[in-house]
Amino acid sequence: MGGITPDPAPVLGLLNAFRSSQALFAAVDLAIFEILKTSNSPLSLQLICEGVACRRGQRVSEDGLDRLCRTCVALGLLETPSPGLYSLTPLAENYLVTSSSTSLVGYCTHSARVVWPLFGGLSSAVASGSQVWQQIFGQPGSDVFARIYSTPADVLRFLSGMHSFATLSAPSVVTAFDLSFATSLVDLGGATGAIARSACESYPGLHSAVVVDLPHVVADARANFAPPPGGPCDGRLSWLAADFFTEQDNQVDVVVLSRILHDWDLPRCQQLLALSHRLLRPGGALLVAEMLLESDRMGPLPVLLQDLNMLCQTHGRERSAAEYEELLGAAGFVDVKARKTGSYLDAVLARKP
Ligand SMILES: C[S@@+](CC[C@H](N)C(=O)[O-])C[C@H]1O[C@@H](n2cnc3c(N)ncnc32)[C@H](O)[C@@H]1O
Repeated sequence: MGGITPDPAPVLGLLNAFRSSQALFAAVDLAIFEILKTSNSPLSLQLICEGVACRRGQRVSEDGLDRLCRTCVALGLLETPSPGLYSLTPLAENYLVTSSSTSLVGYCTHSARVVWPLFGGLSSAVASGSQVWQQIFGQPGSDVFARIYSTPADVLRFLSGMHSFATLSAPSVVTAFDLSFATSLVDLGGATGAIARSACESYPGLHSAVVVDLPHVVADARANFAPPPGGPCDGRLSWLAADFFTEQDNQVDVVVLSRILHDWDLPRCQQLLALSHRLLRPGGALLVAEMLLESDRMGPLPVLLQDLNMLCQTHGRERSAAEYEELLGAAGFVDVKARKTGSYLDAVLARKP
């Protein structure tokens, strides 16, 4: 632009990128998308304003909402079917309302309340090589999940976030490799059961898929995320409240670790892999679902950004296929294969000899 070389646009774009995220978070927080969804027809600014005021129990500025709604149009989240009226774009209809099966509202809310503040401490996290919960939220302690699950509302918000993201990737993850040999599966730290559910839907021969998670998570998952009765998962999908760092008794064909290894430091990962190995019958398989770094670890950008997210929040990290191969090989697994799924989570499969 203006003959300046190199063009500063990429730097200015990066500098402003957070403004777009915050516009999205504010529109979700003010329930603008929910209000338009409920009305089922385009609404004037004044009616949106009344809807927001009603939900918040206090007046809101029409000028402020006008600015935000016009910005949402420019971001492709709202459209104006006729002058002065707003409606949802297909993007918002699919991903930004809670009633959609592919809703990302929980992930938006978790990002706004937790990830965004933690990223504010990124330079400290980089300098210390460690998470910044205490610095940002004043929460001491070493277990990331004790911090994430501070209140019942926090549990539900985090689970909604995990569920929306896992649901988008689950069909690609469970079909990245042929698991039709399996009749039993355990998903360690499986939260809402998105992956286990997808496995039941993809493999009719899978008789039992057990989701292991912390007691309060299991209670919430059963209450809010269990598939409706009468569906293909009926009698096959269940939850077990347990600490996944303790020994599980029975032997299964497949153990799933989806977005678990990236949360923990190396000794904890080794412990989880040893437990998974013992949980598998000989010939069984471990399915790891994570974002994979390229072999030179220079990309892709979303995985590098997720790695920084792990740095700010956890004691874990993102890895390349070769790094998983080494980690799983050291835990006694063989035939380690990694697949880019083209979705938001990739898959690594390894066999217990
Ligand atoms: C990043 S989430 C991943 C959830 C799910 N696997 C997915 O991919 O959507 C990590 C999960 O590990 C669970 N978790 C953490 N510590 C645990 C423990 N000690 N025992 C069992 N589950 C645990 C959390 O409650 C959470 O559901």
